[in-house]
Amino acid sequence: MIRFDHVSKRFDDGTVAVDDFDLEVESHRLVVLLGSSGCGKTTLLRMVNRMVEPSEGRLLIDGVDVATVDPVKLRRRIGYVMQSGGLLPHRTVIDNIATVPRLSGTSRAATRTRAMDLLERVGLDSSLARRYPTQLSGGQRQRVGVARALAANPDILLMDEPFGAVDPVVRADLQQGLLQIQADLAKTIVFVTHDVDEAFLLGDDVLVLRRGAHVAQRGRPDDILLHPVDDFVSSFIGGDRRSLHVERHDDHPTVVDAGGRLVGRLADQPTAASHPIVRENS
Ligand SMILES: Nc1ncnc2c1ncn2[C@@H]1O[C@H](COP(=O)(O)OP(=O)(O)OP(=O)(O)O)[C@@H](O)[C@H]1O
Repeated sequence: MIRFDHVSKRFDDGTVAVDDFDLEVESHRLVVLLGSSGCGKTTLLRMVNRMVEPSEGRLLIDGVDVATVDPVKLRRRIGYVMQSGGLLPHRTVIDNIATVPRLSGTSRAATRTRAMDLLERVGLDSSLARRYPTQLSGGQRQRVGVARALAANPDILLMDEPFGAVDPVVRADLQQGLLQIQADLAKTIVFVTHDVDEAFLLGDDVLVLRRGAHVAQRGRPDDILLHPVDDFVSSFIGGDRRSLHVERHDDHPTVVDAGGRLVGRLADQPTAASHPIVRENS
């Protein structure tokens, strides 16, 4: 479990990126932080692996304050996927995936086998293993980024707009890939995006954030879509414009917009069932 215990972050220049943010992310859940640029999403994510230290409050993983854990060791057991992929350009795909397990002392042979398995899991052909990042498409690079984040078999995955830089078709494919990975591996995932459709597709627990990482609304996609708490949320999710409503498709309740486009499937995502989610107003 990840616990943000009333964390705030004021940078040296006085910018308050995060103001008293409080959240528990239960293990094996996928939580989405949704908000527009500059609202503090990345800062929140980076506090989990100590790339940013909170000015106030604490961050706990399974009850342990991360401030007491060596940052290098901490980062080796938390997967992190960035929008840019963050791959090392001078290393092959296979070596990029293998970097963290090798640093952690896993044998070369075992690391290689695992890296090849991960390539397959993220939907890449093994023939790409010897390529360099510049020899891949943007979508392939992001898949390698996901494989690399999974390589040390972390319990936690932090994903910062990981699919933001690819075209919509590739993006949809990557999103489905992540849902499959989550169905198979059940990691604890904190996923950051400013894309409403992406948030509602992936998250069974979505936080809509205002500037300062204030929680405007937290809930399941259907709850937020159909019952936005205020004008800010309504306008941010574009609910008015899109005339969202629920229809049944393939026997699942599904959110559909005015043009008949499927926005997201509701409620029966596996990890949501046993955890009712409360709505919070800021
Ligand atoms: N190192 C820093 N020094 C000063 N201000 C910073 C620093 N890093 C971030 N900020 C500021 O903190 C606020 C939140 O930034 P953050 O990157 O967390 O937002 P975000 O929601 O992730 O935005 P984006 O989607 O554009 O990445 C912004 O006003 C940003 O300019």
